[in-house]
Amino acid sequence: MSFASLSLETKQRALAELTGVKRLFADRGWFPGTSGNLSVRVGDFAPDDFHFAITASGKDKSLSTPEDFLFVDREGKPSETTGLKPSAETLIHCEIYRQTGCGAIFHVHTVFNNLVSELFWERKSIPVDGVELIKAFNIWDEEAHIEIPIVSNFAHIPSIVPEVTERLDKRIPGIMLRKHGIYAWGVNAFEAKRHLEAFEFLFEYVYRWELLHRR
Ligand SMILES: CSC[C@@H](O)[C@@H](O)C(=O)COP(=O)(O)O
Ligand SMILES: [Zn+2]
Repeated sequence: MSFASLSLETKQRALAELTGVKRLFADRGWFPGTSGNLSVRVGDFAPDDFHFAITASGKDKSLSTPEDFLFVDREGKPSETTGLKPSAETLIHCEIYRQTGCGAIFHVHTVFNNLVSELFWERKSIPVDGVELIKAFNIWDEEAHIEIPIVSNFAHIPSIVPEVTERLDKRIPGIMLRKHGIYAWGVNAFEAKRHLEAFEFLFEYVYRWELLHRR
């Protein structure tokens, strides 16, 4: 599937979805200090050939400009000539698409996701027990127990990728970078948003639960 063979409508739909999600998350304060990045895949998925729209690096994500997004290929290289730089964390998106075949990936830094990533760093995963919102991940077991994987946060992004490969759990649509933030994904933007919102609810719940019960 070449990028040129994708219809203009397909590309514009992806950009419109990203624009809407970016505005909504910005209004929630989910992009402090230019942090965070968002992507939506375009066209069919093949593990060795796909393209996605992603936020340009270092932008103020509370603003809307014609230079907010660009398209990249499965290696994170721009799909067409552009002066824009893709997110510094594009390789993590590439790996998640490759591993899961998902349709959208959203990454945010919040105080609660940073706190729980450090609280449970030695365990290498964040445990959540029997909270109703686990169902947002399509896990319907009574009193379900889940563990959200945490991986190292290296300044050199390619060094993070092998840990993502190793720790990604197909049942859990998210992975945490230590003292950095959560990556959440879904089959499309609607599902990725639902998953991200559920993760953030659960992180706040876990943090407050620990605060009440730890001595
Ligand atoms: C400015 S702090 C955040 C960055 O270091 C990074 O973690 C991030 O999420 C945003 O990077 P970006 O290159 O804009 O996608
Ligand atoms: Zn980040």
